Amino acid sequence: MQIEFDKTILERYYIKDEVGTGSFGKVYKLQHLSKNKSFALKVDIRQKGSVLLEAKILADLQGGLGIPKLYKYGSTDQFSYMIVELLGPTLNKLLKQCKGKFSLATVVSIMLQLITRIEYVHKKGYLHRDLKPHQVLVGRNPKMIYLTDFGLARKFEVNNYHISFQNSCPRVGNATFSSLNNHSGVRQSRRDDLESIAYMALYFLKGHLPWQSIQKLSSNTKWQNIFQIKSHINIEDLCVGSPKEFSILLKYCRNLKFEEKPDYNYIQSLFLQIQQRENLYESFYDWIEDEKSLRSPTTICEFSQSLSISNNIPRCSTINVENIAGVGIKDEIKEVINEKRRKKSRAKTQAQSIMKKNRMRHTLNIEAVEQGDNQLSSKNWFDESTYNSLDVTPKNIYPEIRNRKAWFGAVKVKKDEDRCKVF
Ligand SMILES: Nc1ncnc2c1ncn2[C@@H]1O[C@H](COP(=O)(O)OP(=O)(O)OP(=O)(O)O)[C@@H](O)[C@H]1O
Repeated sequence: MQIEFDKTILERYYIKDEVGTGSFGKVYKLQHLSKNKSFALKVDIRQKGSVLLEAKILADLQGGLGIPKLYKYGSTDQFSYMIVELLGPTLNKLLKQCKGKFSLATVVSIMLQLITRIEYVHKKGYLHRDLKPHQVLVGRNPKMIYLTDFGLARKFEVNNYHISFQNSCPRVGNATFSSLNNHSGVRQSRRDDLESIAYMALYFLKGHLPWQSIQKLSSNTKWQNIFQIKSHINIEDLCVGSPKEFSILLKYCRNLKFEEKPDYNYIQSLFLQIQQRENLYESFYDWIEDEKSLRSPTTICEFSQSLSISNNIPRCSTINVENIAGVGIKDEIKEVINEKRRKKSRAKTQAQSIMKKNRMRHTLNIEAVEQGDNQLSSKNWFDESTYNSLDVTPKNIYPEIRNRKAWFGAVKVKKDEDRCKVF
């Protein structure tokens, strides 16, 4: 594909690199001539390509968190284009970088953001209709998840009226992450975006979906074969090896009615439950954390200093961890780091998820906070007198919260008559 770029677009910019390829064009990195600023230029080889419609939808969605900024769009004699915020790699690329799977902590962190993104898009009256890992990119901040490619997005609500139910519709989007309804020709609604997200969660965790081995067939056969497997596989079998919330989510999405508004808070709470139960980091991304723990301190000495375990490891300044073959020290150190992190974050995660929960109008249930503490099992409220009467105080359970003041500070406890509320 040869594109002659018009001066009206490139007046003040020059094209640096190609950053992606789509069905009808390419995405380039665009550099401003004088300012030190980069953008992404998405070009559609058709003069009135879908990129124009996409730009209009993106214009409607501007201002949302994790929605790329739109700078300019238009068409020339040859092609149509839009200039948007330059983002980082897609989750698909990051998945490959992370050896084909994400940790549970990462999947949960991604999902919590992704659900917020799709809730925003739905609030604006749009369905995405083509969700897949290629459409989810990280930003310059690699912890920020962006939703992109609104080329197939459509309104589901016009003048406050929901679009009508229809079947025998053409299939839209991609087969792998498509909902069962889309496979069988039922018009898409909000539930279908969420079903795609549920498949994405499973894909990120397992690295593979059972119907992904049949990619090489022609488009029509591929859709049909994927549908065969997707519709026949038992949800429990599909989700085997993942926390029960994954199957709960998929069942929930498949049971939503055509016009029904999904309960986004409920879906978020499923992932928060996993985070809390498994003591996961609240915001953990394999592509950042793994990289850091393996890359930054390169010598044993640096590792030992950073971990205060210098007594166990001979002092030296030149041995590269990579070079100590067969000792397994890198793994050992990595495990120590992870253990240290796990301990450190446990109290914080607990406190933060309580605050989050409360934002969702839940109250603090002491059993949730002090799991395993028999003395508290009969109490529903955590108050100051409870704290004082404890032999086993939160500080014993969570040594990181060193004293009573810090505990109350961490969970922001406030008196409410004879009880305390956490908020
Ligand atoms: N804003 C951006 N910044 C950086 N890279 C981007 C950006 N937008 C898209 N890309 C890259 O370009 C690729 C193609 O973009 P996009 O998915 O929007 O095109 P498309 O033509 O709609 O693709 P398809 O039809 O295959 O879904 C993406 O997978 C991504 O790698």
